[in-house]
Amino acid sequence: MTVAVLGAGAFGTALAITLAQNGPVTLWARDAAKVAEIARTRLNERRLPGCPLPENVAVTADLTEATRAPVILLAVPMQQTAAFLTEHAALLDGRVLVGCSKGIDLASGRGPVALISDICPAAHAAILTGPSFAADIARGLPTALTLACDEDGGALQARLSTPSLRLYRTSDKTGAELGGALKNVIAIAAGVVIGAGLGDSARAALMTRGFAEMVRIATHLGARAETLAGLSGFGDLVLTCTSVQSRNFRFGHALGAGEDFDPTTTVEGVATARAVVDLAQRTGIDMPVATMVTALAAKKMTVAEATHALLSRPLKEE
Ligand SMILES: NC(=O)C1=CN([C@@H]2O[C@H](COP(=O)(O)OP(=O)(O)OC[C@H]3O[C@@H](n4cnc5c(N)ncnc54)[C@H](O)[C@@H]3O)[C@@H](O)[C@H]2O)C=CC1
Ligand SMILES: O=C(CO)COP(=O)(O)O
Repeated sequence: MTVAVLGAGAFGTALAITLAQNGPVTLWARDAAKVAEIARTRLNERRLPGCPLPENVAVTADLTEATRAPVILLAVPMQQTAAFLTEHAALLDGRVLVGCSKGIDLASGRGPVALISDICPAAHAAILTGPSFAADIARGLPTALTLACDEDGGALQARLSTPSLRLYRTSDKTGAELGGALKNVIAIAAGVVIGAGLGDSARAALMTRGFAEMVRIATHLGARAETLAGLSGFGDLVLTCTSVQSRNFRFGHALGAGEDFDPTTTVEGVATARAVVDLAQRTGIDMPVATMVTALAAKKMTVAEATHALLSRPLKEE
């Protein structure tokens, strides 16, 4: 069964490489020149250097050709996803569409799987998410992810699992997409803490209280608490708050250290923090860490002010 991966960034390319172990894969990118270069060199040197594409990965800029595959993975960044789905709805609606991005769309407050269902209502929407750096997946290092899909998703789970990539299945799509989105916001905060020299104890406190915040809003929005405690929530929170491989963590680290950061790097947590604060205001849910991340990223607050604001909140039960 052919799988198509739409979006040839680091993650889309890594997924194409690992999924080629199970059968043919089509990797689609919008830029024909980039497609030609990847096809010639068998490398996506800009996004995933040093990870060659197997022979059975076909690279194309032809979306009609790519979307003939029975399973389609969507790996374009979150804030581009709504426009992408809308533009190509005629090709995508009714298909098996697996969202692979992590975030909340700023304009609509929706995550990837909710956007798929809104814009392509006849699609079989799923989401693949959890702790995994693209380079680790591409190199065949052991990885476990959550596949949130319809109840009959066993065949999809099998097609998307490889000898090194183990998928656990859930029907809680809301929980899976919110866990992946929210952990990026907390990862930025963890980066700030380390970049500003506030220490490992502060990071542990922030991860734990950040996790409480994740569970609070996600369950309010219909997620199951146990999904947040799984790979797509807690698992990914641990990974991205503790590794310099994470772009969200590195972005926060630069903020905390007062250093510049390459603005072309994909940092999903920045827009998502703003989307989360909007959601928090609409639902009346308390989201202090996300609020601080939004203020820090917009340079409306210093690290010292944010730290003071968090530490001086009224004392309460855990
Ligand atoms: N890199 C990683 O380790 C992981 C990334 N993800 C998620 O995957 C998503 C994509 O991230 P990466 O691949 O890492 O980003 P990236 O920065 O490596 O690549 C993004 C790619 O998307 C393409 N793109 C942007 N807008 C597009 C559009 N409108 N149509 C088609 N293509 C478009 C860009 O040309 C670029 O190739 C993000 O939501 C990220 O959170 C999830 C797990 C791991
Ligand atoms: O989601 C990821 C790991 O699970 C990748 O994290 P970054 O987007 O922060 O690099």
